[in-house]
Parts: sequence; C-alpha cells; structure tokens
Amino acid sequence: LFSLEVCVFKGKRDNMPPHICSVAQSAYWSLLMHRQDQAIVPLGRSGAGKTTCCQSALEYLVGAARSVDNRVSVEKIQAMFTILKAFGTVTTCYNGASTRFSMVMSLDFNATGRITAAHLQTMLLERVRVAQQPEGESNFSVFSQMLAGLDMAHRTMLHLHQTAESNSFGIGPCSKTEEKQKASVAFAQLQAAMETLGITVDEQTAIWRVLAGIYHLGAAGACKVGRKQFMKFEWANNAADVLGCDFEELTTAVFKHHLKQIIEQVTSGTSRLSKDEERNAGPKMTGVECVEGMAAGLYEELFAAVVSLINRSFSSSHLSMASIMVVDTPGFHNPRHQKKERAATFEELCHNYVHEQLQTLFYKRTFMSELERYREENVEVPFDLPELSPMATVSVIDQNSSQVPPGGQAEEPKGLLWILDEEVLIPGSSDSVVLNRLCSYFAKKGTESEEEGFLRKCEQMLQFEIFHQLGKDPVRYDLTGWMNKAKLNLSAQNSIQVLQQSKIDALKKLFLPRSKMPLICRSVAGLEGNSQQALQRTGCVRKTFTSSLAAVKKKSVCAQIKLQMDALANLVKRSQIHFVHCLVPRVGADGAEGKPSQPCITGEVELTLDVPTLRVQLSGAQLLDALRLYRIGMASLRCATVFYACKNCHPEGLQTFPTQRKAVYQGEPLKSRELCSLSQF
Ligand SMILES: Nc1ncnc2c1ncn2[C@@H]1O[C@H](COP(=O)(O)OP(=O)(O)OP(=O)(O)O)[C@@H](O)[C@H]1O
Repeated sequence: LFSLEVCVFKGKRDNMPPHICSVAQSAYWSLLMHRQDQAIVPLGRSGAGKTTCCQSALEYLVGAARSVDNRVSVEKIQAMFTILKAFGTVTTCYNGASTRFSMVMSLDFNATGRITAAHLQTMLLERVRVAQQPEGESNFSVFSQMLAGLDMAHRTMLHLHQTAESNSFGIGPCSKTEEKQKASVAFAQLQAAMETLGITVDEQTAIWRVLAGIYHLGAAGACKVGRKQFMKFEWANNAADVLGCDFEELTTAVFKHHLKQIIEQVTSGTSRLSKDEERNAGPKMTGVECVEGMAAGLYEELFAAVVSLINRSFSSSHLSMASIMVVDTPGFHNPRHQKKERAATFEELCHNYVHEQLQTLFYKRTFMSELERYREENVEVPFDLPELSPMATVSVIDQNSSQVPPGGQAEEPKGLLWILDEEVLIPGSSDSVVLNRLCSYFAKKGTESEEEGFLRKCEQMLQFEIFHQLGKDPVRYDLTGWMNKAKLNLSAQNSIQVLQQSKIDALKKLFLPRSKMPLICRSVAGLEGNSQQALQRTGCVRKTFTSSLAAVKKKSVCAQIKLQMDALANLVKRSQIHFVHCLVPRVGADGAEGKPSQPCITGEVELTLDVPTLRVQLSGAQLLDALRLYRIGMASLRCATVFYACKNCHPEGLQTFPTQRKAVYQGEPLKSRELCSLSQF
C-alpha cells in the first residue's frame, strides 16, 4: 500500500487526489520551489486521526525523498511512533491511543531534496496523568506493556515479580488475559522499536528502572494524616533501590524540601530567605501531592530522555536547506462527545487551549493574511473577515492585562491561567475566588449582552462552560482543585537530582546530559542537536522562554503552559503551514471503539455520516468560510494548469512569480472581475 501511495503522488505537483500524502507532496514541492520551511498541522477532535495523519505524512516524505545516508528511514519513523505511542498515549473513551503531549517532528532537506536529518521536539506532556487519571481512562500505555511483557530476570531485578495489593497511581497489570497478551505483544514491539533506533540494552534497562521506580512509589503511597511520609515502607525501599538511591535520600527528595533549603541556607551563610526566595520556596503540600509530584517529575524526565535517544538516532551534521515540520497535538476534548456526565479537567482545558491556539493560527493565515494580501495588491474581494474568531476563546484562557479587554471593561481582565497564577500566591485564596474573577471578566452579563459572552457559570458548584469552537462546542469544566494544580510542586523539581545522582551508572548516564539544558525551558524536550537547522529550532524555543515573562516566572506552572504553547507556535509560525482538518464522521467513531469503517461486499467503504456532528465540526473550524474565500480568491492559490485553462490563454503569456505566490497576467495584477471568472473553480 505504501509503495502504491508513493507511486500515485511522487513527482506530482497538482491534480492529486485528496489524501494526506498529497498534502505532504505539496509541502515538499513548496519547500523545493521556495526554499522555505513548511509545516503540516492536523487539527480536530480527539480520535479524529491526527496522529495517523502525521505518521502517514512522515512515512510518505521519507519514503519518497529518501535520506542521504539512511539515517532517516521509514522503519525508523515507524519505530519512533511505536515508542511515542507507548510513552505518550493513554486509553480514553475517545481513542485507544490518545496522544498526551505535543510534538514537532522536523525533516531537514538539502538543496537536492534529499533528507539530511530529523529532529523531534516535544512539549506540554500531561505529566500528572502518571499519578491521576479520570474515571475510565488509563495511565500511559507503557506501564501496562512493561508489566505484561518484561522477562523474569528484569522482573526480579526491578522487584516486579510480585504486584502490590493496591497502587495509588492506578498502575497495575491488565486483568483480562486478552488485554495482557495484547500488552505483552506491544512491549515486544516497543523493545524492537528501541533496537531499531539504536537504544542499547543498558539504556533500555535504565528506562525500565525509572518506570519501575514510579510503580513502586505508587504502591508506597503517602500517609494522609500526620507526618509526611510513605505509607508502605517496603515499596518505597523498592523504589529507592531501582532508582539507585538511599531510602533517606528519596524521602528527603520527596517530602523534605524545606530541610534541603535550610541546609543550602546554612551552607551559603545567609540567615533569612528573601521575599522572592520565600515565594519560590513554594506552597505547602500534602504527602500525597509530594509523592505524585515526584512520579510526575520522574516521568517527564524519562520522556525527555527517550526523546533525546530518538534524536541521537536521527541526527547528522549534513548541511540542510529547509525543513518540513509535522505537528501533532492532543485533540479537542469534550466529555459530551461521548455522552459523559462528567465535567472536563484542567488537563483537558490545556489540550483544548492548544487546539484553539492552532485554530487561531488557521484563522490568521487563512483569512487575515489572505485578505491583507488582497489589500496590498489592491484587489477587491467580495469577502468579509469572519466576525467570530477563536482568538476570543483563547483570551478567556491566556489573556494578560496588557491585551485589549473584550467589551472594554474598566478593570483589566485576565485569562484563567493568569488568574490561577496570581491566586496561588495569595494566602487563603480558593478555587471559588478564581471562578468569580474569571466570570466577572468574561461571563455573559444579563440577557442583553448574550452575544458577547465567551463563558458561562454553571449551576453546579465550581463549574463553568467555555464556548469553544466559536461557541459551537461548549465544554463544561470543573474547577475543583485547580489551585492545587497551579501550585509549584517541589518534589517534581527534585526528581532530576534523584536521577542524575543515581548510583546506577546507566541511569546517571541517561539523565546527565539534561543537566546542560537550561532549567528555564526544561519542560520542552529535544533541545539537543548540532546541525544548523536543529540549532535554529532550539534557539527559537530558548528565545521564547527567555524573552518573555519566563525569566521572572520560571517557577510558575501556568506561565510554563503558556510558554510551551508559545514555543510550539513560534516554531511553526516561520513556515508555510498546510492545515489538515480531521473530522470525526459520527459520534463514537473513534479508536476507542476500534471500529473504523468496514469495507462492504462491493469493496467500497461503508461510511455512515452523522450530519449534525459533522456540521458542528465544519462550522467550528470555519471550513466553509475558508472554502468560500478559496473559491473567490487569487488565482495563485490554484495550480497553474487550472489557471491557464480558465483564462483560455497560452502559458507563455503568463509570468509567474512562485516565490511570492502571485500569478500576474501580462504584468497586471488580477482584478476582481478576473477573480470572479475563476470562482467556477
Ligand atoms: N482515515 C481513517 N479511517 C479510519 N480510521 C482511522 C483513520 N485515521 C485514523 N483512524 C483510526 O482512528 C483512531 C484514532 O486515530 P488517531 O490516534 O490518529 O487520532 P488522534 O486525532 O490523533 O487522537 P488524539 O487527539 O486523541 O491523539 C485510531 O484507531 C486510528 O487507527
């Protein structure tokens, strides 16, 4: 099937059937023609097929363009997705492998169109998933895979030969035999994928050690009353042993942050903490939060180490001309899509925020930039900028006080992330204060101004609704506990020391390179690479973190979320973007049910469409507006042959300026009359 796809699209520039490979082929052509970076950005609900698109696009590009020295191959791309699937996806009701991180996978090309290297960068990992999962959803798949597939020698070494009675992180072996077999097969595939990418046996063992350490921490748990300490010492002992540290060291890293600070204070000779230092010392945490923080921190570090190992396999020092970036993010989440009663979580809000930000990028590129070009060209287009834009929804989440308030209220409104960021530092503040502030800035006020609201307070306690997807797909959120989520978790911060000071060499070796990364942008993984293109991308991420609030707020959880999103957007913004809108054809048509459309007897795929569901997605993504503008838009947006045919003229009478993407007829810009005549296309 793959070689068939390559044959259909390879070498073509236009008249390609609609397919993800034709998008990849267009991006490749644009890269060669304009020597400009390209980006492929799939958008859509969770389970709509974004990751599948990304994998297909990358496989196609690598298969068609080939790499100069086989450093990047289709097998390696597949291996990378197998690893990312294990470490970065979870089972939800939307999708059997729902992505819980954002990634930018870049393929670098030389001037002859051959691939020189590849580079993976990841951000916005849902690290708290390691310790907490909404009902009916799983932890990261790698845990169940490892527990099902690990051989006896490793099991004994990692103290996994007997399972704990309970695990506070919800990690445990699969209960059903069939699931266990599936997980075991997946683990064998994971090991094979690691081998394909040159990850050594020692490195693999170090990875299993960290995963086992997290498992044991979950089994150890924490006392809910009294002194902060582990509930079950023997399991905590196991955790310390597999991580290569003393029990006391682990206890200090998990629970005794203040003790550590006092020691540092005494050794540095300062008597009292300054106000800033006191603030950075962080809030008081419960024992449970401490253990959960350590597990989340360990997993984030492990994920970053795995990304580094992947990059090691793809890196090269060949000169490159430009890159194609393939961007995969978690999809849009709304528990209502699956007829769930529950409200959405803070983590789902973060994923929806990323989705709305990318949708904003689509709005800006498709409508704003395009209409701006017409103005520059003095071309009249019978098309008004769509009134509704995703920017309004984004501002509910991340608006800071310097931005213009919607509706022009006297008090400067702030988005949810910044409200949380402020309230977390105020003693005695609570989730309800956050909700009241948020509603006072953005909620509908009375029936008269109904159109202006982007948010609604719900009847249920601490719940509110954000009108996502231009109001077409509102999501109800439960704000309970969000103040705690916005708190800096000192245990998570200590996790890197535990790993870097491990007595186990392989473990230490795996994590020491991370000590060279700037602390400030540690939440982004894949900051390594020596090629010019990789350095540019790394520089872009660092600049995002250092040139904004990051320097001051580097320890703010909410600022970190915003900055990771900014880093992702800044990486992509410099390129020509090819958006791919993935649609869920009907409710329940996601991977969780594992029922992709079945071929019927005639061989054709039987596809039942749920029109209301599709309509919500089409209008929420402004696809019809985009199509309308495309139909009446500039001739340069369609391929040359269509334009020649339409103008009924000879190609030689036309001058084309591909670098500016403008088609000019005998030196004259196209006027609206001509644009209208093209609208039949
Ligand atoms: N074109 C398609 N036709 C049928 N099934 C598909 C198609 N694309 C993807 N799928 C299936 O749909 C399921 C979800 O796909 P995928 O994981 O790519 O979605 P996603 O949009 O990345 O989801 P999430 O945002 O939750 O990560 C998978 O089981 C996949 O095999």
